[in-house]
Amino acid sequence: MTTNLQARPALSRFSPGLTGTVRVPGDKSISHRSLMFGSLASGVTRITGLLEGEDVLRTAEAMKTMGAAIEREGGTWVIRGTGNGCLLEPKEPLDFGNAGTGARLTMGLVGSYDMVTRFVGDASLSKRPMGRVLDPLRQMGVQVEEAAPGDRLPITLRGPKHAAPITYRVPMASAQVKSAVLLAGLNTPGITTVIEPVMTRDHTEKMLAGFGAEIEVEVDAEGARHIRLQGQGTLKGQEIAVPGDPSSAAFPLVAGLIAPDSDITIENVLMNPTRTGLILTLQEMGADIAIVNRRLAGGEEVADLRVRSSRLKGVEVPPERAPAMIDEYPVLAVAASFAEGETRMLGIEELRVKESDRLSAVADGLKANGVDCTEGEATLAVRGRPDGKGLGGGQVATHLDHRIAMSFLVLGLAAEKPVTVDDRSMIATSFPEFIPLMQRLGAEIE
Ligand SMILES: O=C(O)C1=C[C@@H](OP(=O)(O)O)[C@@H](O)[C@H](O)C1
Ligand SMILES: C=C(OP(=O)(O)O)C(=O)O
Repeated sequence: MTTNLQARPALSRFSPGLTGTVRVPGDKSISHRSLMFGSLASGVTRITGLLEGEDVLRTAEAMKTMGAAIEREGGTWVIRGTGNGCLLEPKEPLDFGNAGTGARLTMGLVGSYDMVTRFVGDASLSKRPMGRVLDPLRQMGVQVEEAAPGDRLPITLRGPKHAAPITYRVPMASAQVKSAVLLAGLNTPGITTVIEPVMTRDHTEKMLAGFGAEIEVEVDAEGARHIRLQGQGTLKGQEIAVPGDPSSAAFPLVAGLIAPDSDITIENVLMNPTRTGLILTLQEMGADIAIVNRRLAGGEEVADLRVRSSRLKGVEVPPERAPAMIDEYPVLAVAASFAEGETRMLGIEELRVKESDRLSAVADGLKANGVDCTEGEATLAVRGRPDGKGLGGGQVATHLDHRIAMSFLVLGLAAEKPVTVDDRSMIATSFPEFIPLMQRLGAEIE
């Protein structure tokens, strides 16, 4: 399957008057989980709206290697699951490419099985810390047979001699860590408990309940969530309609706000409150975003977003909002580049361990394009230019990071001078149709 993603630059230019109605691809977090849970479950799972990006396709390949039958029939992905507790030992390493979510959740998923599994990934994924997942897995008895220094890929796991459920307090705000522990709990006898002091995206909890797992969530007096999962239960195949990804919608959304005279609509966007921090922040900045046609689809709220060019003003984004918009800070920084005054983003240290060190990648890209900004250890301050005068003209290093590539192509749509990114290829990991979709709205990207 593995597509060779050849590095290729791209350039965007000032593009006033973006118009039209678009749909972004399915949510990446829900897509990964749909494939994983469908592959574990007994019976058939049918998925529509699955994100067919590289990251998610890697998860499909991994699940196939471990025994699930996964086929695309028309627009529907059909999975015949392995049945409960019946994953097969993969004969070859699982290659997760650029995908942190795929790699970390699958480490949890396979960790408690009596088999050996090797994980590999691309140069970006191989730099990312995996100890945050290996630490709780070790506590559950999982044997780490191979890991590069600092608990990095390649990593080989062997199932526990004695599997033991744990109670684990997640030390950083991370849905991936929470999910990895819960997924390891699926095949562990007894009750696995994850304590989450700060709420992160709750797709694992919601979807596991939908697949029939015994899972409950209780919030304590301090506001921490205690998630308890009964191990070795049964999951049953489901019908899933994946809503549009708010993290992908973020790019046309910000483009519609900063490119003058624009009026666009983005349909069917997931509105789960653990994912809508960017919309809230942009509204505080004065963005004209009408959230219309709110409805329920497959247990999640979705809506259409009508977006019109807006005069933005700088705001302070509080640290507690970070989990609800963690992947959206790069494109928020782009919006802030066209806002009056200063936007201060606080408590964003997790950005340093994404596909790239996003804090420094964003700051470097902004500076290369004439934007005045200050990078702190866990903060970013951006001082905008509402008329876009003097902005652009730079070349941006994307460091194998799809969100850096898309964010800076959006910057070029409102800047005075064109913006070049050194590599568009990674956009295929999460939003393969990004460039044609933006072109349909009137964006000049080549
Ligand atoms: O659980 C998930 O699907 C994700 C969790 C987040 O990562 P962290 O858990 O590392 O914050 C996010 O950045 C990633 O794109 C998807
Ligand atoms: C951080 C991201 O993904 P992952 O951790 O799955 O690589 C992202 O998509 O922005």
